[in-house]
Amino acid sequence: MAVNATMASPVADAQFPVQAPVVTSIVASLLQMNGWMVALTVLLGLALYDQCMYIYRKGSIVGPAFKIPFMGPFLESVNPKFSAYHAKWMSGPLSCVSVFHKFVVIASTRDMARKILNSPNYVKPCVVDVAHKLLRPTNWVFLDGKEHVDYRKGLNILFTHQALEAYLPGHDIVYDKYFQTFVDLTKENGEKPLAYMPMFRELMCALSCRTFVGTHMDDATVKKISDDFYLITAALELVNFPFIIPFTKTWYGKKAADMVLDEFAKCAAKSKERMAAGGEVHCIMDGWIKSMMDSEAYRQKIAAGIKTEKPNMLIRTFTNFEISQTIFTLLFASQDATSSAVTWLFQIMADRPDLLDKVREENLRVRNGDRNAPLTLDLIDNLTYTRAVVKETLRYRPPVLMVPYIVKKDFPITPTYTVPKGAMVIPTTYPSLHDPEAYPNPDSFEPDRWITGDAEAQVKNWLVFGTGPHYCLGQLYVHQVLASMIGKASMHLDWKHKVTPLSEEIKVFATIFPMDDCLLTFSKRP
Ligand code: HEM
Repeated sequence: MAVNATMASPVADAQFPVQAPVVTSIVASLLQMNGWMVALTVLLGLALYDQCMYIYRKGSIVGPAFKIPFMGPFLESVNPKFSAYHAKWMSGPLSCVSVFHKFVVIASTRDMARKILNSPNYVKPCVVDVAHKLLRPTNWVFLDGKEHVDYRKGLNILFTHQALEAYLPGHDIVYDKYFQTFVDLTKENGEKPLAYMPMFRELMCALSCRTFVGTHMDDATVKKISDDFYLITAALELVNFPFIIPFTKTWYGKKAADMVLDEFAKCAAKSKERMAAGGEVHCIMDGWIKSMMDSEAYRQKIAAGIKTEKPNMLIRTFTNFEISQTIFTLLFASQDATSSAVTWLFQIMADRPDLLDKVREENLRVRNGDRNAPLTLDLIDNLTYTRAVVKETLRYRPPVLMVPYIVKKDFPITPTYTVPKGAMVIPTTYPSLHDPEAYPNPDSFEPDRWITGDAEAQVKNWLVFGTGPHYCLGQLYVHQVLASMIGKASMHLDWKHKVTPLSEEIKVFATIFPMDDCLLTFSKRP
């Protein structure tokens, strides 16, 4: 009655029977409202619904008591701060936020992270929201279950230890070119330090393009992709505005992605021609297309009743655009993460000349005193100390802090909490890689922990490359590239780091970089 008394109008009372007084009064009030009042009421209703849903989904886990209506902490996610992430991880094993339409659960302990990554029945990768738009929804990385496993088998053979050897001569050429550029840049800048993070990004893009598409792409296109890739990275916020608005970061990112897809499709056409003519495999695209052609030849022979040896892997034939999409995922997955790792690696080596001396000594020894010896698989395999430096860099500054997944069906992650279907769930890597029980003095850079310590035995904590069915396809390649690059640099270059108060601070730009973008000078070693 009290509600009636305040809400109902005399007109309404006259028009509706007394048996439904509440409904009567609401409808009556709406009838009396003008357009603005109706809009405001609907908005308030939606805000209330949004707030109630947040509180309901949050349940027993840590998170703000209320969310900022609708957008939640969207502005924070546009400019993410490592310290804010860190505080969130420390707030509890499971914590949450809600941004726009998305409810996000962050899992910060090793065991929670592993549980998510190993629960393909409940979750599948979603990369970040905008990835569907950039990579296209039909992209293989969004496949799930058996379909994903089958697709991935066809790619695994391109990343075996042996397969990777074919790409090494191309790497030598890229290193030579960029090391010379680094020295020239320092000279042109009057021997004053320059921010090398952008240069390392360009180097890694060039290296990836050579590995993935070899000489099917010219240098100018590689440079264009490397420049424009920045726009793709800038679009990769954890949660985006639900649609692409012209002239925003996501819009520029999508345009850049379309350009890259177009270029890779042209490479696929060239690679198909070369492989059909019996050419040698020089890059991952060649290897994959050869595998398609071998599979097709086998099928045709079998259909014709001719006995023949079955290839290692039988795959279907993909269109140029499908090939382009897949090669783009490789670049997408590698570009930011490898650029991050290389930036920290060069910075740390400059800051720790004692460790760089050991890397130099080992590289010269393994090359039998000839610093110009070409890169081989054997040579890289024998770089025990250099490889420990690489592992420690990846542990100390893991490029990928978080791996977003989407919940396919209600996921009872603990006995007391179920992550609701449709939520984003994010396992983190940093806390387990800085867990003092697994890695004593976790904030100290100690490569020896991989040689004389027991870091190698802490397999459960080693989440740098994820785990489970979607673990990183490129991890072997990453170790090979980082060890060979720093080893070769140690043979031919001297470099100095201008340490600033921001050098050890972490900037989050899809992956992580030193906040001052790594100020270096390079010179040739005599
Ligand atoms: C330092 C460099 C890198 C780091 C730290 C890194 C890390 C990761 C992580 C954390 C994941 C998610 C794994 C999971 O969901 O369990 C991943 C997936 C992936 N990575 Fe990497 N990655 C690096 C470089 C590369 C490179 C160079 C390539 C390709 C050549 C690559 C290709 C992929 C692919 C294709 C996936 C998705 C695999 C799938 O869904 O089956 N990554 N990576």
